[in-house]
Amino acid sequence: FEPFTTTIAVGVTAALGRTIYNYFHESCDPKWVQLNATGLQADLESQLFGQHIASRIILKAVTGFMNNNNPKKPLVLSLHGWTGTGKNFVSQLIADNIYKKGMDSSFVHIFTSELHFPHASQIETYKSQLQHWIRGNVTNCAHSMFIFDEMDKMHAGAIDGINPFMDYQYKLDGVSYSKAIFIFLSNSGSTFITQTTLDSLKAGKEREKLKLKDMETALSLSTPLFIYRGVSNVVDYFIPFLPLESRHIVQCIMVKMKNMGLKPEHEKACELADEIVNYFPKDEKLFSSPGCKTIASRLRFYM
Ligand SMILES: Nc1ncnc2c1ncn2[C@@H]1O[C@H](COP(=O)(O)OP(=O)(O)OP(=O)(O)O)[C@@H](O)[C@H]1O
Repeated sequence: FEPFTTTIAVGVTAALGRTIYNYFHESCDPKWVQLNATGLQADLESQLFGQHIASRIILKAVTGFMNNNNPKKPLVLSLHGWTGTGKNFVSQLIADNIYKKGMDSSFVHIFTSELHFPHASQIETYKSQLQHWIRGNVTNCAHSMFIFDEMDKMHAGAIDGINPFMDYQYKLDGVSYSKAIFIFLSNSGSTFITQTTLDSLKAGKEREKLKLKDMETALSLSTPLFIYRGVSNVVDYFIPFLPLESRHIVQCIMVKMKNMGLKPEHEKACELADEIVNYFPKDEKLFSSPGCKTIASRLRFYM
């Protein structure tokens, strides 16, 4: 080949290689990171059971935030509620509708207090690692998402590591964090949420009539560490996850039956909801103790 043809051939091959690489390799551009608001709404409506408050607020918060090209601060959501009520699940629905690779995206990061920050004596190390990690990831992709599970078991020092990133600021050491999303998950406040739901049902009020304002203030006060470390001030929404009733467990069972390749039968699901799940409080027996968690493994045992 003459030099001119060779140069063109090499150039074309390199460009093609780059295109193929970009096509398969996740990057921070809108092809990989973009909110599908209709998808999020549809998923929340069809897959998340019994959480009308969370569903509405999350859709509003995430859509408003992602549609704003110039947010003044990161989106900070604090999800509270009894075990198995959908806090992790909803985080997954959010990730699925922002990142093409969902929870497998390299821009979604999950921390679990007892797993990632187990030793109180190492808090200073965790704090500095966490800060480096967040800074590195946000530099890499502004729309990074950080999920902190078991927030109620988090050490104060680790919280101090994240706190500066969540406030209103133009830039911190040259990096802007205002497009990042922070989601905290915790069981704190669940006693209050349960009691409020119970009182309301006993008073003959429909569950769906419960509003965020019935619980928000109490939730903002439910994590003493948040108050002490000033985190409450940077949380945009405290979101209650209501305890699930047997009709929601029936819905979860139907989904799991389908996932297991079985024909979802409503009557059978109702029987199982009675048989495989315990309900509380002791007298009323209204709410599922495990929520919808462990339903799949219990079903496997019973079917
Ligand atoms: N409200 C719900 N609607 C539909 N499915 C649900 C709901 N809540 C829980 N599930 C199902 O149960 C599984 C476990 O729930 P999830 O992990 O979201 O609970 P959690 O609230 O995060 O609990 P924990 O506080 O113990 O971490 C989910 O993956 C989902 O399949």
